[in-house]
Amino acid sequence: MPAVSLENVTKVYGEETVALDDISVHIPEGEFVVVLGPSGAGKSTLLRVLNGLTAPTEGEVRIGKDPVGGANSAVGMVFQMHYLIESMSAYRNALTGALGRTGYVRSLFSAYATEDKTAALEALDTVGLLSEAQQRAGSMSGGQKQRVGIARALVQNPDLLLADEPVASLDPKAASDVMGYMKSAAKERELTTIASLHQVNLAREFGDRFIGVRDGSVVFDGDRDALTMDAVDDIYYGDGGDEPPEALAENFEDESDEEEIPQ
Ligand SMILES: Nc1ncnc2c1ncn2[C@@H]1O[C@H](COP(=O)(O)OP(=O)(O)OP(=O)(O)O)[C@@H](O)[C@H]1O
Repeated sequence: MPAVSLENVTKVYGEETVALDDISVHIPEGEFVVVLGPSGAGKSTLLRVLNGLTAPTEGEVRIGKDPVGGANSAVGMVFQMHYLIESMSAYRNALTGALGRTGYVRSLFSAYATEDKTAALEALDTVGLLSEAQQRAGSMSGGQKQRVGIARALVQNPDLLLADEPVASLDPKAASDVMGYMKSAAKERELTTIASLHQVNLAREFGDRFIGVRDGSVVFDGDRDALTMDAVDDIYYGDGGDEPPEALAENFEDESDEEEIPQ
């Protein structure tokens, strides 16, 4: 049984914005999948139907054998914006991942179970921040904050980890570090992971499998070897779409050269 399956999933916003158009995808347990595609392709919507925040207009989404319906604690989320509580330590932020088990009131009294505290420290260790556990989140770098966000999602003990452009606001070095930690966390825990990314180089480095989405449809589904430059161009620009700048550059003539420049 696949860890994640989407069967003929369509999502239409309002009257006519087809964000997902009859998508069927099956993802086995433990796979690290990267979703690629141009802006507006439907990547976020795909992640949102998986975490239950958006209901598909048609089709079925399952995590394991359970249909997704409503927000789902079996799904851990890492966002572009980390949404940490800046005044709290990395440890306390990671612990909030256990809120679903502890309940809000008990959390106010810091009445977390020892296993949740252990899970928070283990998750911080997984993302290389155990020695910074006591540091206030607000004083951490963007990359460290994102790693705390990953730790918080791990503490949830999810069946599926979703990351919506998790490194979009980081510099290349921090982005690569964060992706590295996310990948090793996923492998260590055999956690099925789906991340949307805009950086093709990072996607190639860390993904096991790549799903290319354009205009709400899956236009590519393959491994690293299949993700050639031509395949990337097709995902972003389409067969019949505008030519990418690199392709245009080969034969590009600037016709304005021939015009007389007014004195
Ligand atoms: N809540 C919404 N209401 C109406 N239309 C929406 C909503 N969310 C997304 N859309 C539309 O659905 C389509 C897919 O959007 P989505 O955000 O899933 O794309 P994306 O690939 O994640 O884009 P980006 O890379 O820019 O984040 C777009 O046309 C978008 O305008």
